[in-house]
Amino acid sequence: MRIDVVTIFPGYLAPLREALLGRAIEAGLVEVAVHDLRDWTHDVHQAVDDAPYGGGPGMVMKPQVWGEALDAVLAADERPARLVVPTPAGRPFRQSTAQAWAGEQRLVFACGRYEGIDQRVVDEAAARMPVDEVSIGDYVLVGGEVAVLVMVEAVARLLPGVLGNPVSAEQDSFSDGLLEGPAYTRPLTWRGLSVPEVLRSGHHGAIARWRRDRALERTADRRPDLLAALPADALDAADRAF
Ligand SMILES: Nc1cc(-c2ccc3cc[nH]c3c2)n[nH]1
Repeated sequence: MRIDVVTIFPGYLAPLREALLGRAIEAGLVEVAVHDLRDWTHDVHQAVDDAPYGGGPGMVMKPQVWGEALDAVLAADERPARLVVPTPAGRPFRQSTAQAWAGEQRLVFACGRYEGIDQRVVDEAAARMPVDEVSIGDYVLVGGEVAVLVMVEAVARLLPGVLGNPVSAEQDSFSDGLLEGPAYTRPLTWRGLSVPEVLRSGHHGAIARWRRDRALERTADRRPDLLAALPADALDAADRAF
């Protein structure tokens, strides 16, 4: 997969080169290119924004600059791409979104700032490629860069070879519709708190049952909406007894 990010703050995307994802890039498991939107300005001030039609606070990002930038970035590789535009007004980005995007050959992320990007940029792009306007949560950031860091990490970890232990991608929170339960490691007792007995019993069936019960308990407590959204056959009799 190739990932391109267009932003006026390229430095914000530096964390993509760190740790697990950085190693995946070095290993060639994923390609990441970050582009400075101002490279496609032609005026001395490198203007990327202008006042909004209809008035109102703040500024809107200019369509001409974005159009030239996306044309150039898309032309740099022949692989078909999906354009992703983070926005508080977007459809929710979920684990299922990350799983769907993990199958793409190419993702191009457009990071807005100010009050966002002129809508015609999205509308014009949507005539020639798939475009997703997505939100990573119901809170307002100052720009799209942090949202892109979140989404790139969520997608890249699903790519073959990126995670040392690929099974964990399937046992993620949300992959079975439930939150993950609590996890423990050594020491057996820490500050007077001990690890639940069942986890040291060696009885794999009892351990699996305990973990499922803790996941159900946590999901019911913290995210009853996820429980309500589970398909009818997702809970077996033992789950229901819990
Ligand atoms: N989920 C979420 C996305 C954003 C976001 C995304 C892009 C821009 C551009 C200017 N402000 C922005 C905020 N906030 N919260």
